[in-house]
Amino acid sequence: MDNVLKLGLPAGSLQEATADLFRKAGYKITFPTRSYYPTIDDPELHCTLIRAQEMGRYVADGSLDCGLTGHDWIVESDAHVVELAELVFSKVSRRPVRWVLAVPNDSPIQGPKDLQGKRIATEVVNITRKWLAGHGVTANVEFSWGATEVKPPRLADAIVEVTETGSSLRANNLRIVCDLLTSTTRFVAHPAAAADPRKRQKMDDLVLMLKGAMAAEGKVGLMMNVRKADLTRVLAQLPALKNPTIASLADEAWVAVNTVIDEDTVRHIIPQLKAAGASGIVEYPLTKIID
Ligand SMILES: Nc1ncnc2c1ncn2[C@@H]1O[C@H](COP(=O)(O)OP(=O)(O)OP(=O)(O)O)[C@@H](O)[C@H]1O
Ligand SMILES: O=P(O)(O)OC[C@H]1O[C@H](OP(=O)(O)OP(=O)(O)O)[C@H](O)[C@@H]1O
Ligand SMILES: [Mg+2]
Repeated sequence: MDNVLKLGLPAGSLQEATADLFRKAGYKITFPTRSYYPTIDDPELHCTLIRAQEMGRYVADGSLDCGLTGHDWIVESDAHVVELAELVFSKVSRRPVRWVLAVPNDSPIQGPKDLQGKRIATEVVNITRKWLAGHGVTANVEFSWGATEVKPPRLADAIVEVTETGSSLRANNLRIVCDLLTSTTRFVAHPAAAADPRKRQKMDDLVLMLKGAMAAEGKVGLMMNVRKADLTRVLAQLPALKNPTIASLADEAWVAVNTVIDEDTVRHIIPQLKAAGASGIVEYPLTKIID
């Protein structure tokens, strides 16, 4: 058991996106029905599903060596963990989530100062209280178990709630007054585990593969053959900042060009490359990009 890394995976909103990312990173991960111990095809990893809210606590006390959770819950629980990586993914997108103060569309509340003496419902009581104190405002912050958007105006004057696409706020006729915190997913470790060379190596390798899989999303590889005489014209079609690999071919008049580009630019760039003299153009999918 000594060479096994205890890894916490977030149950709830981040679960599917996390599993998807691990699969892209090359792990076979499955979630047996009703079990909180996902199986993974790496004997050096032991996975446990833990609520994102509690991940920081169990990583901080060493029950888990490491885990993935939102920055928001690390802040809210004031967990003493070592952050090894930021992984920018949420439930449905590759964007951060925002914790916002929201009120009914017709509410007179326009800013923090208007919250004096008001009732605010939220799952992140500590973050909200600290933010109010920073604005010198005293309000009644009430813990909410979820479905928080239903509370204004009858059960609360305002809420502090997480939003990704904005559809939950819109569906409940709420408008954003201001932002309190932006949050992304983090890979966090117990301080002693992060300082243990063998565990640290395992975690660093895991992070490398997760990041490599994310970096490859939306990218494709392009290779082509180009007559040396056409090389400048062809390279001018490729996006700046990209450094294509140029390799010599048996026929000295020609070179092979290999590069990585955004998938959504391919349909514009390939015709331009062809017009500039490239031939034998091959587009291929990428699964990892490691810098
Ligand atoms: N669209 C999203 N909605 C809510 N949380 C999200 C979303 N995208 C990412 N997250 C992150 O997921 C974590 C919250 O997940 P968690 O499972 O603990 O709560 P939950 O999904 O609200 O659970 P429940 O379904 O029981 O309400 C937070 O770190 C949050 O930032
Ligand atoms: O901006 P959106 O894309 O709509 O996402 C944000 C919503 O998703 C989460 O709800 P969840 O499913 O966790 O329900 P809950 O409110 O009961 O926690 C969160 O609490 C918001 O309600
Ligand atoms: Mg929720």
